[in-house]
Amino acid sequence: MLSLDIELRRHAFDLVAQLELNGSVTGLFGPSGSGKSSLLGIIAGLVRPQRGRLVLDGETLYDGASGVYLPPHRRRIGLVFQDSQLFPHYSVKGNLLYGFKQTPPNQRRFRFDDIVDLLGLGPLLNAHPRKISGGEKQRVALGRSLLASPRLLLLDEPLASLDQGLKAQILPFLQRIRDELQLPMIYVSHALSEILHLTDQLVLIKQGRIRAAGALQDILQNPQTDHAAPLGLDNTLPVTIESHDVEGGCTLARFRDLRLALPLREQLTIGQVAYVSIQRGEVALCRQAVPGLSIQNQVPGRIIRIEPYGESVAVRIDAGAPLVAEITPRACRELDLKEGEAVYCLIKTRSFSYLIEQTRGDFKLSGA
Ligand SMILES: Nc1ncnc2c1ncn2[C@@H]1O[C@H](COP(=O)(O)OP(=O)(O)OP(=O)(O)O)[C@@H](O)[C@H]1O
Repeated sequence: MLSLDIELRRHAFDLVAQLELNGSVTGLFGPSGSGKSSLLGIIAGLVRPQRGRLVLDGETLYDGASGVYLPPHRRRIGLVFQDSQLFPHYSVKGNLLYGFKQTPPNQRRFRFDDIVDLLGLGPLLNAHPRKISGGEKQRVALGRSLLASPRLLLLDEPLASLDQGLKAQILPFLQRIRDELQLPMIYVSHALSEILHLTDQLVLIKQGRIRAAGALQDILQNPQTDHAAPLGLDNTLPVTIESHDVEGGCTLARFRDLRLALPLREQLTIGQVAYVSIQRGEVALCRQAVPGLSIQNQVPGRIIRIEPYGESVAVRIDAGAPLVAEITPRACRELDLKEGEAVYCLIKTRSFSYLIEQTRGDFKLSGA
């Protein structure tokens, strides 16, 4: 259990955060510059806040009032960055042994061979870091961190420097760490689809403030707050799968009062929650339902707000779920759209993408 209540002040940025995290995987999600790395740095002991308190598993790591400040090497917190930061003059084995040897035997949580097996590092042990791929380097970095026996693992965009193919190769290893080692992790990314492969427990951060914490589904469904828009989660919906129309080539799902036809995914079980998203520009607006149209989703709603959005106009609609359509000012003028008016949202089945997809063990990441 991590309990944090801190204040960090910098010249043009301040971070004020209160958090209670239990011992599972938490995704820390937010736009660039929102303070994600700073928060991890504070937890790891690399960044010292001006005020506050940080307690991990009952041990006080930092307490501004009483002057307690445990240095990073005594916190037993692992940190893996975007670039693996391996020691170039050590072999893979040398890198792995580095943290292992520094940990007293009675504090070691994992056996060397078990971590090598878990991360598939056996064939690489004698290789040098400059001779292995980016994905392999990240696996070694993970192994080195794990072998130092952390009680919490912080992952700061560990896949950001990898291409889609390599990301997909690493994700199953992260899932194995989650499932087999049961090590609490905080996973930072600004790619929600990546986080969702590991957890739906999120902390949303923006401009140095925690905006929401909890299950993504609860965050998106909370009608009292609109966290989706400021965090770029517009049109991200946690839908419940209702049926598969195999002949019709679509999966039918529901979110609150909204019923949707989505691309067919027979592997999704009925009743399961899946996250889907639609780009704003893929939502067309119409005054009436249109008969004889191939577009499967014609969703009635009411316009909540019309606002400028770059060269376009963003129209926010309550359609049983919050939806945003991006249309041209000309279309807005010609339809004579006004706040409070009824409108239909037309969305093609194929315009929906699933935020994570898992097919036959291959992982695909959507762009969200
Ligand atoms: N060492 C530093 N000294 C002063 N300001 C810093 C320092 N490191 C980061 N900042 C500033 O603090 C703010 C938060 O940065 P931080 O790196 O924590 O954000 P982030 O959410 O991790 O961003 P990204 O996703 O781009 O990595 C930014 O405005 C950044 O410019």
